[in-house]
Amino acid sequence: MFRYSTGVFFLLAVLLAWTIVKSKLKKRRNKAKAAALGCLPPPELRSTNLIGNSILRESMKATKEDRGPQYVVEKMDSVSPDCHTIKVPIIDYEIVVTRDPENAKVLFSSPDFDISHTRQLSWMPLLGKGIFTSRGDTWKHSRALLRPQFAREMISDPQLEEHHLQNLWGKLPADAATGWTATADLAPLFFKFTLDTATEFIFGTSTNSLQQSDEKKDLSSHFNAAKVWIDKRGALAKFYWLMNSKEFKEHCATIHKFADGLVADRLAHPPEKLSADPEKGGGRFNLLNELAKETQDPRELRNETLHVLIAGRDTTGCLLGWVMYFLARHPAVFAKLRSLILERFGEHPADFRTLNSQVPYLQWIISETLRVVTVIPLNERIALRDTVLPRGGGPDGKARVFVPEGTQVLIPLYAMQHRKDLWGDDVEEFRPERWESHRPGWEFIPFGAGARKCLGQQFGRQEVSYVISRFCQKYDRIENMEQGDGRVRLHHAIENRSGTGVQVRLHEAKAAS
Ligand code: HEM
Repeated sequence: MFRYSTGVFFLLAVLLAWTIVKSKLKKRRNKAKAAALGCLPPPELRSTNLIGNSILRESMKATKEDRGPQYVVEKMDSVSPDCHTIKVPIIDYEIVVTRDPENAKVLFSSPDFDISHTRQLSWMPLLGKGIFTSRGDTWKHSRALLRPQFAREMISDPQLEEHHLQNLWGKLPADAATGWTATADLAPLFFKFTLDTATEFIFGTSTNSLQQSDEKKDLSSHFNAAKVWIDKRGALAKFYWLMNSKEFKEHCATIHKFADGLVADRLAHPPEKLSADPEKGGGRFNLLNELAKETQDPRELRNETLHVLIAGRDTTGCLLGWVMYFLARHPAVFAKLRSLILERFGEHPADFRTLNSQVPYLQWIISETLRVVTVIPLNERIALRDTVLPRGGGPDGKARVFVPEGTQVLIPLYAMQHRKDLWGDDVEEFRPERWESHRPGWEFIPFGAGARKCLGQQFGRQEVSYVISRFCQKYDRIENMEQGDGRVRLHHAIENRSGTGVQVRLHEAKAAS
């Protein structure tokens, strides 16, 4: 017994010594390579505790308190408001955080960077292999499969939007005498709305969650819960595997069952044999039909459709909620937008495809919303090989920064979009008019950039524009009904949603006031 435990102790001691030596050698090698490449290190944000995880813990606490993106700004500003790139050692690894558009350009354009394993492995149990979780040739295959579908005009379907919008409005009855709805939280309604439109667009069959009364059986509740787990896995980075509960697996299984059923049905009824009658869904575009013409692999069909569902549903629902959140707090902006919509279209639904170009003010509002709250507040990449970032090193931050292979680089979009030097002194203000003259470059990439740029950008913007224009036609006033301190709470669930929801009451335009 004594000999066995001594042996184990000896082995552990050797392992520890080897790890320390290896890490020291790696550091020395990296230092030499950095110097040879003319790089200087960026400022370092060190943990204050022995394990070296205090920054990670602080950031998780801030996320829990709905102020994760603001925490990143505070931390970088604490080094210096002019410091835009930092190194953060965490336990036994280091990450780089940069809010510098010049660095973002390289991170999203250079073949030296791609998405990290952390992202791949955090998402894998829910999504499997597909466009969002793959790199290299596997990703290229997914992108080639999906991309042509987004180039089609027919994916924008006003009839589909209108149908589900009527269901949403059915949840907001107005008082016949006053024309006011009761106070309602629009956020969950928008998430259901986008689930219903997205499932119809993707699978040809809608979940119709706006018409269901049992919240627990609702697919959206499984999505929401699964994403909370994924978010926690992502935050733990290389320790993602610690978050793998039975509950998480059950949510994933329910979602898979939903998609598998639709895929099996589609494979049993190939697209050519479907009815051409749009009433039966046969003549309408749906993604699954199109993909099933390219592949009959049920797993691939399930994965790619779920990837698009995840990528498009919550982001668009979230953006819709935030636009209404700001319109309710800025009555003059709402009044201006409403008059422009009525002037252009009267009470008729706008043409989906031209709405964006016909009412630029609506686009400014959407861009300003994306800037102020950043639907996706944080993006990331990993160095596939030893490489450099163009800026952030040295005392003035102008030197190149050496990024060793395997280093994860975080790009906090919120922090980049809240830099006074890039956006002006009124950076914290919601002011759509700034977009009249602001021509965005790499400091504004809410849909990502480079090879992996969002496939649904146009689609998402169109859907949001259409719904907001229809709200402007139906209602002449939106009142903010939120109680409390009025702080913008950025609730992180991969995307940023309002932590207090979107509490409003609406006044129907046709009613007497
Ligand atoms: C308003 C809403 C949206 C926002 C803010 C948004 C944002 C983003 C961002 C930031 C990325 C890049 C991720 C990265 O760099 O790693 C991305 C990728 C993607 N988005 Fe969106 N998105 C939105 C709507 C949509 C919609 C409506 C769809 C589809 C219906 C969609 C489909 C995708 C897909 C498939 C990718 C993966 C591209 C790839 O990795 O090659 N997105 N989106």
